[in-house]
Amino acid sequence: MHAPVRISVRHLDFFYSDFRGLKDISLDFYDRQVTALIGPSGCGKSTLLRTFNRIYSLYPEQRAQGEILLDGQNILASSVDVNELRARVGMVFQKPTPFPMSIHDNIAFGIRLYEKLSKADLEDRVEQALRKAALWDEVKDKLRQSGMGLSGGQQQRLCIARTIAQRPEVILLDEPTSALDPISTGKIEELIEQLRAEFTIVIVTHNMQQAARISQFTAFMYLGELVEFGPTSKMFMTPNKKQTQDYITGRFG
Ligand SMILES: Nc1ncnc2c1ncn2[C@@H]1O[C@H](COP(=O)(O)OP(=O)(O)OP(=O)(O)O)[C@@H](O)[C@H]1O
Repeated sequence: MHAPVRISVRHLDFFYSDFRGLKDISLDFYDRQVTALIGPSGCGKSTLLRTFNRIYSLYPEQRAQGEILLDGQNILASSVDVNELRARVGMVFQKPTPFPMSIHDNIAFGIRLYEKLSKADLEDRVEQALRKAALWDEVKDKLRQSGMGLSGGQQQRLCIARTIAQRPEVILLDEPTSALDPISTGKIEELIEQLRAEFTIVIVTHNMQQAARISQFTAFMYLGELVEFGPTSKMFMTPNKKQTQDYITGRFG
């Protein structure tokens, strides 16, 4: 039995001017599950991820066509408020991107944009977000220091805390550990496993072991197309397509 569907992608095409970066993608993402997007460089993983919060719409030559239903609502519709959408669908990038402000304000900034909380509630929300991102114990005594002074791994957990603080439904992670050492990577992987209790997670990764360790579902893409999608254990043990098998075993191109 699958969890309920949170995001349903239907016949999605994506264009960079005339170049078709995604070709007729249809795929479901399940509630409170981690789905890994894998495939060789340039296959469209990041392009697909970037459609879920419409971040591409910052670039006028980029456009998506088809449907992406989030809880049944088509988020590609022009009536959708993209700021609201980006609060519901948070994103963490490959390189940690803390704001040049204190650890505390990195979290509080986004909350203040959307909500008017009392000081006590705001402080509580900041603490909860840092706890959920497994960072609180390391920073609780230096909340007023700059977020830029943290290690790379801590900065990435700060960015995850910043995302969580907005109370999104979905968290998008674009190669979140590729700039980190193995210990920081392990911490982020543990954290992703914990966050799954509360959030639907989509992660782009080049690391096959990582996909196998942390995801429940895997989508394998190639040249802008979805080749195969299924439970991660099945995709890694007995994939249906030879292309998937070759990629997973490192024999691909
Ligand atoms: N800004 C852009 N303008 C034009 N083409 C782009 C742009 N960004 C990506 N593309 C093209 O779209 C295709 C998919 O790129 P995308 O970044 O989604 O791949 P990816 O699978 O995430 O790759 P990687 O693993 O290397 O990050 C590629 O052919 C890429 O060259």
